[in-house]
Amino acid sequence: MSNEKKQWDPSQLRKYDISLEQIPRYDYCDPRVDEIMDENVRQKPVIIQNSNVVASAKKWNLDYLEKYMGNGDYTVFLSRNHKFKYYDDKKVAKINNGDMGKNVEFTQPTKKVDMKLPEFLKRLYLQQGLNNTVGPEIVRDFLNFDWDFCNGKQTKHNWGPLTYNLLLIAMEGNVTPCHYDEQQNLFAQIYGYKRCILFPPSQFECLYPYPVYHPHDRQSMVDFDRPDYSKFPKFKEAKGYEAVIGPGDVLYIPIYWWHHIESLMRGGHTITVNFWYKDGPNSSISYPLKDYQKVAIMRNIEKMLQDVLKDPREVGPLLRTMVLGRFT
Ligand SMILES: O=C(O)C(=O)C[C@H](CCCc1ccccc1)C(=O)O
Ligand SMILES: [Zn+2]
Repeated sequence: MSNEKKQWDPSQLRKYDISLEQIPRYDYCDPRVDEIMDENVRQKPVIIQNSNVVASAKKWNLDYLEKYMGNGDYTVFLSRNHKFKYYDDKKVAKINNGDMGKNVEFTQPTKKVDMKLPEFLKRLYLQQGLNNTVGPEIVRDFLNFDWDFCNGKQTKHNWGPLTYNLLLIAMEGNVTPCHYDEQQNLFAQIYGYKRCILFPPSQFECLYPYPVYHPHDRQSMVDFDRPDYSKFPKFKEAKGYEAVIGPGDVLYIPIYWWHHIESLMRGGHTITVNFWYKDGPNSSISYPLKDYQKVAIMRNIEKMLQDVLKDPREVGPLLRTMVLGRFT
């Protein structure tokens, strides 16, 4: 790292009050990559270096994409600030047609619009599934990704099917706030630098996810820029992992791991393609259960209670009645 020209400067990272340690980096052919990814052993994040996963996209930059992305419409998110908090449209609809009672409302933090790429110059974040709306050159580059490598990981770690490749084009400084996904993720950085902060599923109680019925399901309620320690006292105990990834790096984000992603300030646009895989069939339940399986169990309990109680304000009190003083 010493002789390489530093591609970024710590002043480009946002300042958070969180204890963080570095995510390890290994060459793609280093056996430690699979040891770390192995779900029976550790299933921890790791940065896979010098693979050819997206080598065919090395030439991608905004001009190239603008030239070859065709003039299709792309899904772009607009935000009033640097944060792009994801929300589930279907859950917004349920609230708006009163499924959660009439006292629950939701204001969308970002606006989702379809627009042509050339309009994409303001405070925007393009997040588009790679499909046939893109031009033939982009399709060719996509087909030339190193699929053997990805399929190899899918097989070796018995993941389920590939569900999605999201093309992410972010403006400098954009932040995707901390959330988890229910998919395995090979996060391939193509252009520019992104800082990633990850937490294991065991830190559920430090990160205070929204209720499952909420449009921000799976997102942390803690605002990392201004944490409210009176509402979220355990956030002080959160211990994370971080890394800055650049072109050619592939970050493995294990299923259910929390992640906060930011495009470096004053670093220009960033381009990423992710590879989301469903989790594999649980060959057999083995004890003790993994932390992420406990998160899945909590999600199912919340869903059942929500379905049967209807009013989300009754879920908390019923759980408190059931637990407080009884399961000490
Ligand atoms: O690849 C991942 O999982 C990320 O979180 C990458 C993230 C954008 C993802 C937006 C999003 C979040 C939740 C649901 C659907 C879409 C970024 O790179 O800014
Ligand atoms: Zn995610």
